[in-house]
Amino acid sequence: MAGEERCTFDYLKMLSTFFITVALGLGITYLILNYPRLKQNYHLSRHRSSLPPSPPTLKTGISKPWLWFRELHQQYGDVVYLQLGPTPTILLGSAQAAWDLLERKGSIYSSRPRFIMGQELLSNNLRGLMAGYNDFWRRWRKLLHSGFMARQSEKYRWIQSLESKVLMKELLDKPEGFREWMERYAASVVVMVTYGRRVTDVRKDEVVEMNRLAMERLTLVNIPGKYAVERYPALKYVPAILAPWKRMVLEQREKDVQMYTSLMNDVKSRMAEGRLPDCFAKHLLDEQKGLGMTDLEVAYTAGTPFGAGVETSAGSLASFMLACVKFGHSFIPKAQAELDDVVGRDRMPTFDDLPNLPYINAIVSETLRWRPIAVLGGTPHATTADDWYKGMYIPKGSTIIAPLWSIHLNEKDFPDPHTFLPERFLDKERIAAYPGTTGHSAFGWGRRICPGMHLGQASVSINIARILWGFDVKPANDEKTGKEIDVDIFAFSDGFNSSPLPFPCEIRPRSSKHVEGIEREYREARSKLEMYEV
Ligand code: HEM
Repeated sequence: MAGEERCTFDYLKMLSTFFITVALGLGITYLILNYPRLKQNYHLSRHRSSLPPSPPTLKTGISKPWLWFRELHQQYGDVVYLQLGPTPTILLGSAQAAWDLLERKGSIYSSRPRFIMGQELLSNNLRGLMAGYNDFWRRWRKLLHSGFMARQSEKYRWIQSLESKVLMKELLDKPEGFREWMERYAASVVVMVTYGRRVTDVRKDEVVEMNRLAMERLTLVNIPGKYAVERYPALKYVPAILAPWKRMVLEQREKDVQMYTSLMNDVKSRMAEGRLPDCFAKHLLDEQKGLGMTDLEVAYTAGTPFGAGVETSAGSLASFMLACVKFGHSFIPKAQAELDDVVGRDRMPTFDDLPNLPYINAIVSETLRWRPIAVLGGTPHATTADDWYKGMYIPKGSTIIAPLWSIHLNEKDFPDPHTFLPERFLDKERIAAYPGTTGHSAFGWGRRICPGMHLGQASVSINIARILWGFDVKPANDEKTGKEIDVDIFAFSDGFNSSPLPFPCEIRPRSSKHVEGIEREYREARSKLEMYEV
């Protein structure tokens, strides 16, 4: 009997030890998983009442968050607080607030939120665009700066000019394909500038396809809220063998590594054969030693312009076409009068003409303002220290989003914001009152400002000037009714960048003289470009 009691006692003891161990294990796991959130909550609790205004309910998983953000700004003001997941998020809805914080206080507003899936696991921290404010980012940024800032990007104008002549011919021959031609133009400029080879067919080009797949891999894993590891960063250390999501992302990483390395190997062999023109990849190889960068860091850096520069440039040109269809009657005649006066009808405008074309430049600025492609203001910033703004507390570690949809459609700065009105950019007083020098914020702010802004601006400007010089762009006519087809100026894509959905449009050469000019300049351009068709 005594033996039986002893057995039961031992059994109960074992059971309770088991339950205590399990409870302790669960408690510790809970603490490890929730440590960042608990720490953040503790940190916030001291100043909770001073946080910026916040809506009572949150919308998650919506496809175009910028529409909701603008409503929030209209209701709560320029600075709005959202508790999205574990991280405090601050929305900045006016040019002044974005300038005051992202530009003036750049030393503490220039980091990035953690992207555990996209940056840490998929990219092994090699994508500068998602890198925090650290030494790797500084080296990467230095390379982009020296590769693309003002003077250096002027060296690429010959490429932009020749490719733009090809675009003009494509618009002449098959105007209904205008969207594809604009994508081809933007891709070819970026691939030429980066790897020294051109793109003749954007649907079939190998480099374009490889980069497109890399972008797809990134978008696939960079979905806010999809992976638990973003909420519980400690899960990052779970061995891949136990975590299918981690195995998947590491397999994808291998594909990226192979792709970026093979593109760089191709550059190196063309360099050895003396067939490589001056390009960003060459510049990277020249600077690599001095900056102490590895081969893989250089290969990933070379991939940057494609990811950041193609969709933004092509999308801006598509927005311009949409503006022409909807509002062209109010600005195209003035633009063409200026072009006829300054350039004449015998030749296309060149980069040298641009400083003498104030109305065209105003159209370019209004295009970038009216429908900003980087609709959320690019990749979010993050703060690296606590801050106060107009009596509001901005916690360290906040994600900062400055949605251009709110900023560029803010009625205080841009009355009647959905109307395309180039005249806004001829109003010197308005431009002087707007923070910065350009009168808009399309390229962002401070230390993270778009390093490709000169290249991007030049692409948009030269093509707008030439399209308006050579073509009349109008609403298309309905074949059955003969009536003009109206376009929806709000029909834009979802996603990180937002560009116009397909729309009909009529593109007709202005005269036979213009046709002759387009044909002639195209022939000259083709003969100069042929050697870059690898
Ligand atoms: C019309 C064309 C373009 C527009 C509208 C545009 C817009 C922007 C915006 C709004 C940002 C975010 C800035 C911020 O965080 O404050 C950005 C960042 C960036 N852009 Fe552009 N961009 C364009 C073309 C280009 C081109 C051609 C390149 C290629 C060199 C490029 C490379 C980048 C990079 C690398 C960043 C991230 C910078 C960083 O994280 O430090 N962009 N761009």
